Amino acid sequence: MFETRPLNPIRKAVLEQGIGQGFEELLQRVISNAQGIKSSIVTLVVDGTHGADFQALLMRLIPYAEERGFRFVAADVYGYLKSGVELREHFSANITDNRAFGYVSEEKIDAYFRSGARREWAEYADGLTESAEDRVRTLLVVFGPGAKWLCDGRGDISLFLDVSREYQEIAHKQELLNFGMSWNADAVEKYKIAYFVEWPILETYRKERLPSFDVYVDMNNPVCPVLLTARDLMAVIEDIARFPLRVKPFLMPGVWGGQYLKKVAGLPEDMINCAWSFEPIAPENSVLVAKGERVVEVPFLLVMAYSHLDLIGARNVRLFGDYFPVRFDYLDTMDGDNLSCQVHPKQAYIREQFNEFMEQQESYYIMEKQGDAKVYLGLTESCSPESFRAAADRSQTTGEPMAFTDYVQEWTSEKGDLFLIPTGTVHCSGKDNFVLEISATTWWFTFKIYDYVRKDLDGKPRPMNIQHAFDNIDFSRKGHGVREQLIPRPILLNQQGSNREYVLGERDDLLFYVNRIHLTDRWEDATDDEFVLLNLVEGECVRIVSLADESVFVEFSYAESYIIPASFGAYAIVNGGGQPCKLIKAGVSKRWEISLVDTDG
Ligand SMILES: O=P(O)(O)OC[C@H]1O[C@](O)(CO)[C@@H](O)[C@@H]1O
Repeated sequence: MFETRPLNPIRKAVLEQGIGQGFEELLQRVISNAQGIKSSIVTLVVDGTHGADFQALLMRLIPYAEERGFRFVAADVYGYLKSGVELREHFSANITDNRAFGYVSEEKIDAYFRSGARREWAEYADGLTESAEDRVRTLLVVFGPGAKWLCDGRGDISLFLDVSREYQEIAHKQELLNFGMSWNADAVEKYKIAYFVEWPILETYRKERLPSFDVYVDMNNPVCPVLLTARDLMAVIEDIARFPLRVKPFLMPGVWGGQYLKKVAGLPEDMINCAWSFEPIAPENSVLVAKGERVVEVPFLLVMAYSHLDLIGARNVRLFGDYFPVRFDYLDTMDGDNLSCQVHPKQAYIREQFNEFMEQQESYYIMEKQGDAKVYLGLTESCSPESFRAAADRSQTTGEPMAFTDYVQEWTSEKGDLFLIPTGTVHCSGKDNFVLEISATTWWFTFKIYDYVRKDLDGKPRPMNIQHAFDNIDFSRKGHGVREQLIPRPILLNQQGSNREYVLGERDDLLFYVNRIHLTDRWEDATDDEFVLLNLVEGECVRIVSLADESVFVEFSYAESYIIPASFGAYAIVNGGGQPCKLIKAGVSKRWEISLVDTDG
């Protein structure tokens, strides 16, 4: 069965304090720590990710602390931030006027705060100390994102309240504004500000500071927090990064979304459709880690931050640092609609224009299709830059449909086909495909050329970016060459008995390779210090077993994906179903030698 909440067990790590659960346990830990501190004022720092429910904790902490003899004083970081207007002004070069794209900020958390914020805070805290009454002990709580920075090392006890990006994005679609902002135009703008400003700054802050906190609190269920010490969290991360790992799929509806994945994953009938599942898009997913009944949700970014060497191996760390470079995601258009006709940017362009790390290379593997499904890839022989541009502009200004297949080639898709999409290649999946996208991890930079003059699910047109698109289209990807270069035929690579491994796609301009294993019984393989992504694209279930220790294994079903860490070593894939099955295997191509770390592209 396709698990929407797959659990990754802690296998070897011995936790000093274990995983706690519920407010009672959290409050108990905090207050008994506070009672052990021998000063008239105990400072509790409650830092965390924007969107975490700080109030849910405070409203329980206040009576709990007061009943135990503390006078409670709270101060929030919001009183020390720049105003919403000042923040918009400060980050204007990152936010830009473009509806979808900004420029990734490299600033630090202090950019959000007024100059002098730390001094003001210190004066306030000193004032409290001077006026503290001898007999009544005070619990001074400073809360909100950046609280630890604001206190500048003056806290006695520190908590970090975390939520996943998925949690934040759901909240963004409702009431939650961007951190520090006083208003937002709409969900597209919130995503843009999160992507280009909030996440780079706050997630870097989290990565740099997290090990120094006392307690990590998973607030993804705001009525039942899960807690562990930062030291135990580090031990958990170190553990799970050494064994096969499945992220929690991030499922999302979209204007072209289909109905197939809903059935496979057992999603609610009344979900309008499911367009995407991130499997992983590393920065977007989290990992569920289990110890007995207790489950903690950890952002995949944190696993990469502290255990990238185990996870992706030395060569990939040299090339990509702690950035997980390859993504799997589903695009489901079965009984849905075409994706926008689009193109993705090249490395120099994405760095220069958007300060983004990695160019957006893609590929589509057709896992299922129905009827006369199509993939659109490359340009027609007769397509010229001028005629294509004029047609796109005309449709955009008049709101009239455009005959886009006059310019873009149409291919009938078949189950098992792979379409390679280097940057600059015009493309999109048509309706009635279930696509496993195997791509570079960048995912936001889709320059739409034509979107069928339709409206998004919120009733607004989606952002079009015709100029960016035409700055990136490679007009040599046209005519007959497209089949030869971008729709390769499988090549046999290895054979073990009746089992085979084929290369489906590999090119010098793609950082990933895509292979397919045809499995009748058992296939032995080794990571050679390179991570591997696996997805069971046909068949019932498989088991991945460590050859060093056969008691270490995972089992997974049709359409599920697993990451095999570079440090996992030799392993076997064993067919657990009655019929032969097929797996997509992907990773970083041995041909890719361009380091994206500390270069200008
Ligand atoms: O812009 P559209 O039509 O939603 O297209 C889907 C896009 O979603 C992604 O798969 C991931 O966001 C892109 O790679 C893809 O191009």
